[in-house]
Amino acid sequence: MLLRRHGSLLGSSLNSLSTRPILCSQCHHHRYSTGPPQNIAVIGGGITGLASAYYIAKEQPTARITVYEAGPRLGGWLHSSHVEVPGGRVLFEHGPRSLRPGMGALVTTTLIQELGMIPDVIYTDKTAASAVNRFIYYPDHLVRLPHPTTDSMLEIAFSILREPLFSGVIPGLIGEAFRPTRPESLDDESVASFFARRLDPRIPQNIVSAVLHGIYAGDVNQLSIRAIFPLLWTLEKQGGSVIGALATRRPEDNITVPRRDRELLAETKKVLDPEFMVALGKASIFSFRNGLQQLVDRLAEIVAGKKRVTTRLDTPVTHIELEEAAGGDKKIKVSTESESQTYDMVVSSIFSKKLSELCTSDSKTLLPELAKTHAVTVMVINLFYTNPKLVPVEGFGYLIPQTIPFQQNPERALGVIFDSDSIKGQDIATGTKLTIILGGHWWDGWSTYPTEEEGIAAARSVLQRHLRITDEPVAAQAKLQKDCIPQYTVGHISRMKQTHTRLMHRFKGRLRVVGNSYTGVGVNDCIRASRDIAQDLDQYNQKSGLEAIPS
Ligand SMILES: C=Cc1c2[nH]c(c1C)Cc1[nH]c(c(CCC(=O)O)c1C)Cc1[nH]c(c(C)c1CCC(=O)O)Cc1[nH]c(c(C)c1C=C)C2
Repeated sequence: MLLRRHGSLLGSSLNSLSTRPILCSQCHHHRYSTGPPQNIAVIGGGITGLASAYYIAKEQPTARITVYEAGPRLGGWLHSSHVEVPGGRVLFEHGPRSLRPGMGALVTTTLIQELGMIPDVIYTDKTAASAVNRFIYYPDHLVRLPHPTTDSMLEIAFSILREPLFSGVIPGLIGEAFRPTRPESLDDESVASFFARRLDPRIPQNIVSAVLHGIYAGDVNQLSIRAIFPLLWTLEKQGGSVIGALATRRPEDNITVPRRDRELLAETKKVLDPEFMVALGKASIFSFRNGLQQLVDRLAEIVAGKKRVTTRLDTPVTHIELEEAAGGDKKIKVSTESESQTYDMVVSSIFSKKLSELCTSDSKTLLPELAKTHAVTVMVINLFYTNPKLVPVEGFGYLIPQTIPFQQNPERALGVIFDSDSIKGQDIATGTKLTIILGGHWWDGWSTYPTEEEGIAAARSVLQRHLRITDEPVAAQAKLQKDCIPQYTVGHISRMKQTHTRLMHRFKGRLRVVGNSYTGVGVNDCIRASRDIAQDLDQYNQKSGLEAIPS
């Protein structure tokens, strides 16, 4: 998980118990002073919206839930399709393609078990070539990143000394403990600025920018250190330097695993199937036989099977507003093009900027900080070749740093994934499957993007320049994913804190936010946030979905 959230599961359930129960005069049942919401709208039918509906239905079995999806299909960015090729068929992923096990996936793996999907999970072993061979293209060739468990110290040192990609790493690390401490007034800064200040300016522009391309498709000069590497930010504050803080920490501090995660780990261990846990422990990544879309398809099936849940496709929400009825009762009105409905609570899982456009009064947004969120657009190009030995190296794929000059990367590729090496067991055909991802922050401010044909041609030209691949693919697809990855740019944390306050004041806790715009862009982050949002639904004056943003 990228953005650590505080507070504990135990803590939140104790909080809900501390709300004093009152006796309902009609039914003589105890209920909380405001009562849990019974009529709930979930905006967005992607993984976050579906998982939120699932967890809310579990927590509040008597509540009626309506899921609004603007488009014709459920699943959002999780989108897999089968393509016929000579000798069989292959699976193309048009968005995220695998999940990482471990602490960040505790809720996801429990969900997979609850959905009865363990038999469909496919694993890539930690010792597989794709797990140990990760590459960065710099300056004109693939550089393998040292792997701490398979490479000797000598091999690591040799690679760091030989490859220009690692320029600045050794002097940077030696000097880190002696760099000036952070000025008190500095509230946040870019990832590039932090690494340049603490280590060496070449490190963020080369290695770190490549890594951030693989996660955010974003610009190292704009992404926030506080939001993306909160641990480094905190360690620097605690110890004056990151290395100083690491050197002086006590084992009992357990700084890398927050208490909340330790509690979740203990809970998960109690419920997770032991064989599944062992398989996950050996895996570097996992997916499903029919791709990640299988997860949303199953969730949608389970949610659709619940009598109290309604899913409305092709129904974009046009406006959301708080209604204060006489007697202080609060409802929240959700309007579409054809009608309005009132709810006790709305959970929004859509892109935060879009939400800010829906929450207006007198044509002005009530959530101005969310209006500032930017998201990047990428094009995902899937290619399949009949030649199984097409790529000169075996591995996960490679990432391209920001420093690669335009002549070396005029297509603005961010990276290439060697799918047939990384995940096995999804295709019934022999050959090589590759994914090329273009755009991201390089396309910021563009109003038009390449067509699918242009995208495929650009991807092939990247492969020809970088890997000398000239074969003709037997299957090729390109999908433009518009505004798919929200960017946690400098100031993200403080914008989220202000938004929390606004949700409390303007929406009295009746509008909650969840999804990749807020507390982590990964699928695992979104599933965990969906589970969290379903807890303490009756705590109207405390919860927004953002209360756990780190301070
Ligand atoms: C469509 C392109 C995407 C790029 N990043 C993401 C998407 C959907 C989101 C993303 N990718 C990764 C993470 C980290 C956390 C996680 O859930 O695993 C996130 C939020 C890591 C990652 N990046 C790539 C893969 C195959 C993975 C997952 C597994 C792993 O770490 O091994 C490849 C990749 N993604 C993007 C690019 C440019 C790229 C290139 C090699 C952008």
